[in-house]
Amino acid sequence: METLRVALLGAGNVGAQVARILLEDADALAARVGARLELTGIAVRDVDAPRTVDLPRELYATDADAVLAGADIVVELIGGIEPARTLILRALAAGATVVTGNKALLAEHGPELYAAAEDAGVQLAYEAAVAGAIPIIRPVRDNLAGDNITRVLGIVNGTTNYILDAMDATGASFADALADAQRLGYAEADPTADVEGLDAAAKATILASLAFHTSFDRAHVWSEGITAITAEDVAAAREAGYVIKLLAICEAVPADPQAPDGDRGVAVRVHPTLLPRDHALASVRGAYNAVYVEAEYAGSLMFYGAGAGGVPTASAVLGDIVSAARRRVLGGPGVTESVAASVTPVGLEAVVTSYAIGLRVADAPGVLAAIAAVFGDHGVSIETMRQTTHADEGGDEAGDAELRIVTHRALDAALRRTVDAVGRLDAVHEVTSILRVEGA
Ligand SMILES: NC(=O)c1ccc[n+]([C@@H]2O[C@H](COP(=O)([O-])OP(=O)(O)OC[C@H]3O[C@@H](n4cnc5c(N)ncnc54)[C@H](O)[C@@H]3O)[C@@H](O)[C@H]2O)c1
Ligand SMILES: N[C@@H](CCO)C(=O)O
Ligand code: NA
Repeated sequence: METLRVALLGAGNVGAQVARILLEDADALAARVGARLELTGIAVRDVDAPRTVDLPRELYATDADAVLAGADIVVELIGGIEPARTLILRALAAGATVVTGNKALLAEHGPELYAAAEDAGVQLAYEAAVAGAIPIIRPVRDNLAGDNITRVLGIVNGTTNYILDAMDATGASFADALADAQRLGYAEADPTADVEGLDAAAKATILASLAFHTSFDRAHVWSEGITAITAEDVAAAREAGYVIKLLAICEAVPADPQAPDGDRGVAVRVHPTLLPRDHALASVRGAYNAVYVEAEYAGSLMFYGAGAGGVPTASAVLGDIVSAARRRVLGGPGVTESVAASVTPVGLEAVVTSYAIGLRVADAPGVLAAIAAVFGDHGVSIETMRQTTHADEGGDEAGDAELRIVTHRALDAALRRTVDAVGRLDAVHEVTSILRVEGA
């Protein structure tokens, strides 16, 4: 039987599990591939560092270039931009198939890497980069290649879903739920990329590119994290029949909002979103991920499962390794990225959505009428308005009322102008929250 040489870069959470499974399941994998997968080396920063997975010490080496030399398949699991980018380019140029889970790198340098793979006539596979173990890259790129995707809605970050779910289930504050997520090992010591929406934005960039056959750039993606979400926002959403989720949304919209029947563009955004509690994505609890895809012929599809974790993510990496290995056995470079459509990236202002707005206002005659008039002047229609008064409590100014307004759908730009104008009214003391609503 032929042998294919597999080089691994990085032995962290995911890399160590990939190595373990390559060794433990070697016979079964060989039977599936039609060739043996020989793990030839693992590039690490420190050969003697303490490790949670016991692997043969002679596999470790600190010279990544030496590890990838002569490999048929190079698996990059060190993360970050450099040296990952340079090592992948080197591996591709040398004719190796590359498997990676590095969404940050693909969101920033995807086109350069895809072009390098195409030039070398080899495959670059990255199922683990979006929603961990959940098969989503290949379904969108291959299974749905004959359909027309119109919208993708995803919960693609486990840490933030865990935090928002805990806030919804227990009434916890953001800070307490984050501390809990860190204690349980979901959130990193530095949780910035997760809670600021940057990790989800990188995944949204990748999903939009595949779904719309266009080369999207991270700079095209509007992103907003969950750090400003309060226990009051969550409670008000719950009372109104919604749950707050951090969603990555990629959708076809008119390229010019003034010409609704003209050319189509695509808007890509990540922000906390109010979802009706009976929406399929509302039931995604804890650190789980799910991606909801709407396509012209397939209808609505949902992909659900573990979006993070060393062992589940290793499943996606191994799937890519086996598929790439089979292709090397059978010959041919495999699938390349399709950018045939080249639709126009459109900014958030052109998206049609609705807002849930929290206001702290003076509880006095004529205030509601004045606020409603501002909405009317901007052509934005109010769907519901709830008022709570809690004079003299919780440090609020005596006589203040809390208003929660949900609008009908309108252009994001018009909604933003409306909120700005409402915020300038004397009777409005504070805009306490602005959240978008989808899926109603
Ligand atoms: N952990 C997950 O749940 C998950 C899920 C999906 C995708 N990913 C992606 O997979 C990749 C790896 O994630 P992880 O969680 O295993 O990270 P990790 O931090 O646990 O592991 C990375 C390892 O690479 C090592 N490393 C860094 N630079 C190196 C270098 N120059 N040479 C050799 N080793 C080096 C680090 O010491 C560390 O052990 C990242 O791109 C991540 O975004 C992770
Ligand atoms: N930090 C990511 C890991 C998977 O990319 C998450 O919380 O989902
Ligand atoms: Na995946």
